[in-house]
Amino acid sequence: MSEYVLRTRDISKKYGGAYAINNVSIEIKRGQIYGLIGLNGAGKTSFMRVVCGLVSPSSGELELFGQTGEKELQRGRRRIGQSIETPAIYPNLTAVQNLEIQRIISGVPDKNAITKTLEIVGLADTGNKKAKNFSLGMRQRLALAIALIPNPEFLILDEPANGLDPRGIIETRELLRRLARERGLTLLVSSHLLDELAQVATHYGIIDKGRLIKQLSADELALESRQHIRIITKDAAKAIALLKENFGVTDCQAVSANELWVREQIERTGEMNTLLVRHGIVVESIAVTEQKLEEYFLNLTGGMNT
Ligand SMILES: Nc1ncnc2c1ncn2[C@@H]1O[C@H](COP(=O)(O)OP(=O)(O)OP(=O)(O)O)[C@@H](O)[C@H]1O
Repeated sequence: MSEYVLRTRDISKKYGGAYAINNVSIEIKRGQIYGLIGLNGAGKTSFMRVVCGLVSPSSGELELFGQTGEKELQRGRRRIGQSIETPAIYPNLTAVQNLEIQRIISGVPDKNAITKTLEIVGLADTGNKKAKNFSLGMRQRLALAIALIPNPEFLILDEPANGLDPRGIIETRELLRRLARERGLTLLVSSHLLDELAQVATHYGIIDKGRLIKQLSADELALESRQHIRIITKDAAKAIALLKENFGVTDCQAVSANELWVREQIERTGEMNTLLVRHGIVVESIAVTEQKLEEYFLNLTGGMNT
């Protein structure tokens, strides 16, 4: 059994002349919760649609559960649950009735699957309430329950927290964690907010204008966004040279012409200030700060969310 649930190599999808995704290579191992992060229009949905076989890629290779080839991919896709396409929720039916339809469509013999699934998504007590009277959060959870009925091994969720209030977002996070823990599911979850997936994702892929610009684990992300000294000065390049020479720092980087970050020796801020000033460098500000995840993401993608 392959340890990889999904592997893509240089997958591209073009619409007309424009790339929706451009040479994306992603690897997701069994049991991971993989957060695919990108601004609106970055290509997240297009990537997920290709993986689920809802559209064909323009080029590149796809492997599911260690298998390639059309027939094998089709078989692999039966092991995937997804919420990319708006699922058919029948508004005049209850949660149980909606799931019963899905159970029959998916050919699941076990009738208990319905109660078990409603329990896991927290909709077990909705009784005779019809889906049309559900809140947005409840509808999202019903959509998730529909995706879970065939008992998939790999769950692909497109912006599952979209439109939810903060409580709904936290509940979704807990639910995803539970699915990974209790059902051993592998998850691919997209969001345009890194903060939203923080604490739940074990791995991240950051996508920008169709390209995967960074892939890293939660531990690596924590390391990259850890505490650092942020120095604002008109001469970042000269300041870096001085700090390297006098303090022996190596993890020191100009994030713009006027700003640099030092990720070591954060207790020596005062000494660094003295050194720079002594060499005629105007230090407008020097402080220890922690980079917010959202800020880290925007720095990478170089843009504000729209
Ligand atoms: N069917 C299509 N025809 C033409 N262009 C498309 C189609 N689907 C997506 N695109 C384009 O591909 C690019 C990526 O879109 P995609 O929906 O994959 O991004 P996204 O990251 O999921 O964003 P959002 O969160 O806004 O859905 C966009 O420029 C979009 O306009």
